[in-house]
Amino acid sequence: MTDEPTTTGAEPRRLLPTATAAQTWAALRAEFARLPGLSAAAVTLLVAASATGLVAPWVLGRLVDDVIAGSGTARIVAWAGVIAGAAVLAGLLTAAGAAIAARLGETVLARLRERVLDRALHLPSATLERAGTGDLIARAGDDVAVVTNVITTSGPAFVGALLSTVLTAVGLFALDWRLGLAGLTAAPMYALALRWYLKWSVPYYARERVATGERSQAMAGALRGAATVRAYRMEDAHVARIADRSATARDLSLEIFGLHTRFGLRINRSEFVGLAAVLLAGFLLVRNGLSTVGAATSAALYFHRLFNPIGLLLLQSDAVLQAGASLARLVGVTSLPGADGPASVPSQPSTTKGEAEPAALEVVVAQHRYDDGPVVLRDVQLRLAPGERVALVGASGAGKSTLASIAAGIIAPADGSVRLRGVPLSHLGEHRVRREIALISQEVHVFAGLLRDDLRLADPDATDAEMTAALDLVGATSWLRTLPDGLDTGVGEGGRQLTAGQAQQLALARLVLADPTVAILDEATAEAGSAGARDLDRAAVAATEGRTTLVVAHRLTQAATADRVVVLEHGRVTEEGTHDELLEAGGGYSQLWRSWSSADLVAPSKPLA
Ligand SMILES: Nc1ncnc2c1ncn2[C@@H]1O[C@H](COP(=O)(O)OP(=O)(O)OP(=O)(O)O)[C@@H](O)[C@H]1O
Repeated sequence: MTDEPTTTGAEPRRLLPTATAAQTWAALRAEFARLPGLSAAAVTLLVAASATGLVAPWVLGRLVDDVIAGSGTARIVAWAGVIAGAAVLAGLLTAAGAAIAARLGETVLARLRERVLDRALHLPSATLERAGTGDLIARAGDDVAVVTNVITTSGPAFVGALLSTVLTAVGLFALDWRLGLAGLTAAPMYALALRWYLKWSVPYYARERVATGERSQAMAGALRGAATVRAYRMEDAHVARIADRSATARDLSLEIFGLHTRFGLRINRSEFVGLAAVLLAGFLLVRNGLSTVGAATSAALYFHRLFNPIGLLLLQSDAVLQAGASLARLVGVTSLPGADGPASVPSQPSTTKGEAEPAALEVVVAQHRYDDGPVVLRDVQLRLAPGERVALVGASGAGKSTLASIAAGIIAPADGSVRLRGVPLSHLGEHRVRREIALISQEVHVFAGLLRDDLRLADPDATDAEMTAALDLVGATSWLRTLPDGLDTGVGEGGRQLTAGQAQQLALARLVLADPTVAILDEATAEAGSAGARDLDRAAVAATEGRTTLVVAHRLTQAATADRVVVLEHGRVTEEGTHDELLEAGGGYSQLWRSWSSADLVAPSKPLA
């Protein structure tokens, strides 16, 4: 092996935890303990199958001794009958054991998968926001696939091989400890062979995965853009690129094949040394009258019997190690705390000393930055009175969305706090916060399924009348009427595609059904046409009527209709007051308004910078 394996580079920072080996084992044990009958049956059958496999070599040894002692044919036939019976029994037990072990593995895996998904979907939004969804999707997808593959394909065989190896080694020592020790001389060679294999196989497999991924990507890219490829006569270049990627993947597969061959050679060498040692020890023991030819024969057969299980264990070791690593990442997710915080939720709003009425929502951010990035918010204090409508205005990148996410409890400020009627959000627990504060962010998602189900995400008990009323309130009745099956129409992927404006209305209708006390709107409806934008503004006002509302103003008309306007510049509050007060003050906001409203005569829904 001359070429050095490429390292895969620094791993991206993982914010979701990975369980330790001890935690992973504990989680696995707990899962198996929940299925005591199935676990006991699998272990019993697999142990019995391996033990029955020991009968034939032992009987063959006895048979050799009997032949030497000149026993009659009847005895030999009887031994042959025992061997045949043991072989049939071992076959039956192995088949039954493997079937039950597979069922056990599948059940444990299914439960683990459910727990990972359950935990992932209930993760506190702050954790999810910090970790990003990529890692979670990789765990719920790739890691589950790796573990599934091992559990369903090589898992039962691996466990069977492990048991066979242990029991055969015990049998070898039970036969004669000196013969057992002779067999052990192969152990260091096996260990060295394994170390050599793992050193090369892990980086090789990683490179192979990258290479096959690139090959698929090159092919998919060329096929997806087939029309463009043809239009620009780039067929040859694309075929050449695919051929190049294929050649890389093929060469790596061949090198891995060569790696296996060389590993096989090393295993064969270990087997040779071990078997030779057992035979030599047997010869010496028999010559000195310390053992019988039969016992030495059985020992040699036992050792020979180890070839297959040890080979299997060694060849599968990398897959099992990878599955172990994936399992640790899955168990890491399941050990995360749930979405609910401390149970003690103060029933009465607490008032800060000296204040007549507690703010419905109070956001104090001394400073906020994303990880090690620059400071994006500094010295921001935002108090929203009950039912008040506040608009956040500022240029792109000023920190409006960040402040909105902090106010909604989606991300925690690096240094600061958010209080709902005087109670810190951290004391309320995720469920309560989600019930009280709703955020409509810039990415409005229409879930694939019936319109009814999409609405019921906000309130599972909503009646048809309530859903229709909510859609009516946000001005969606006109398109609701055009749907062939009304609330039972399929929407989203695979169903009726909603326009950006309709998706926004759906999100607002969900907000009405969820009925939170605080609404935070960061919807960018600028892509809607001017009439559509005005409709959405009206819909947003109707949906948030009576609620304490923070609106990230993507158009200044949203600010003009708010009770108060807060202007953010480079993460700081530079102006604050009613629309009229700020116009009178003649600051940045009034300039912005003047230039915007004069341009607005031409394009009334022009988005803010
Ligand atoms: N998840 C994130 N990770 C790192 N930096 C971020 C993240 N989200 C926003 N930022 C940065 O924080 C700063 C403020 O962004 P933010 O989205 O809050 O501004 P904004 O005023 O809402 O802008 P826009 O109107 O364009 O959405 C920007 O410099 C942005 O690059």
